Amino acid sequence: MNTPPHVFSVRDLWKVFGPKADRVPGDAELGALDAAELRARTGCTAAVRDVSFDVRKGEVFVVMGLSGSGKSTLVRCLTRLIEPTSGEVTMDGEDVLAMNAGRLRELRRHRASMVFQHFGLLPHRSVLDNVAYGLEIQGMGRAERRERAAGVIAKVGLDGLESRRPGQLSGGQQQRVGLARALAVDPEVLLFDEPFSALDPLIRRDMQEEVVRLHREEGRTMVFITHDLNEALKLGDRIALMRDGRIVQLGTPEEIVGSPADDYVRDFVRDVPREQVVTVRAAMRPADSAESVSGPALAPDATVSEAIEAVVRTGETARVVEGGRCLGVVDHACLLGVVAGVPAVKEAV
Ligand SMILES: Nc1ncnc2c1ncn2[C@@H]1O[C@H](COP(=O)(O)OP(=O)(O)OP(=O)(O)O)[C@@H](O)[C@H]1O
Repeated sequence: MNTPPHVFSVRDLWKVFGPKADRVPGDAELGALDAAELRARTGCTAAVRDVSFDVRKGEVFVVMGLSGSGKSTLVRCLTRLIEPTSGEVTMDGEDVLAMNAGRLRELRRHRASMVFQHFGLLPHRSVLDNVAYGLEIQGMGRAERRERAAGVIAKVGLDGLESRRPGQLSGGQQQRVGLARALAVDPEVLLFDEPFSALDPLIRRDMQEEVVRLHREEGRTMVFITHDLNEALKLGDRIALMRDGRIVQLGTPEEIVGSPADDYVRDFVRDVPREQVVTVRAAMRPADSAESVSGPALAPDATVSEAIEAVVRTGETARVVEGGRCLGVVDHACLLGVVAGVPAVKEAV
């Protein structure tokens, strides 16, 4: 499979806050200190430390970590809402750090829109005018921008509320307006900074489903910050897990949960039901000749949880089938192995 092209590429990125911040990235000794030692020695905070990654076209790239781990700083460096201390950031191959003010403005207005936790809505404007605001800044005429805004409002399920003010909306509705406003400019990338963390759990789930639906329909690249592991697992094609400014693991939800890179990540994901994340491709063992022709068929990206249901329902070993070919099988032992966190036995029996 070809890897899609990269929208953002980030290399050796540092953001250090504090006096004489730019001496920290080049200094191996200072760079190796932990956060408290660095602060004690230099008065500086290294919010992002030597981070490299790519965001692929069309993916939902989640940046996850506890409060203070550097998520917001990292994502703001992508469009230079925060100026990096050192490193490289490119968007579609173009050097973001070399952009002049005009080009940067264009990047933020047209190419990468941000959805914020506190919505950032204009209180005295109607929903329609809030959504049209980004288009107004771009210089689009009134009739055209209102028409475009109305279309996006319908897309996020706010029909009928066009003339309300933000104060007359619930938190979830306000966040839909924030989302619609970001979408209205038809950006290549949507950047979400913990957009749902102020919402109550049920509305939050609705909004997560909204994001999944929009992504499925439009395939737009999304970078999504969250400190919530379940949200990350639900939304992310890939997750970058941050700790103290570094990315400690970058991988699919399945890789993060199924093969944690270190004890920190293992501890982080300890309570995740593995069967809901690990796929049968990872859990299967080779089939013997009889097994490869009978039993329920599952796609390789079916979850172990789905496989358990199929095996229990039919009482048979399930086949993992792709393009008409049997790749392997999952039986009780493989499936229980995932649930118990014990490596599956791969040999055919
Ligand atoms: N302007 C600033 N000046 C000094 N330190 C800062 C500044 N902004 C952020 N920091 C520090 O950088 C570190 C990373 O902050 P950041 O806001 O990126 O973390 P975060 O993971 O997004 O946290 P949260 O989930 O709480 O928003 C923290 O230690 C924070 O205190």
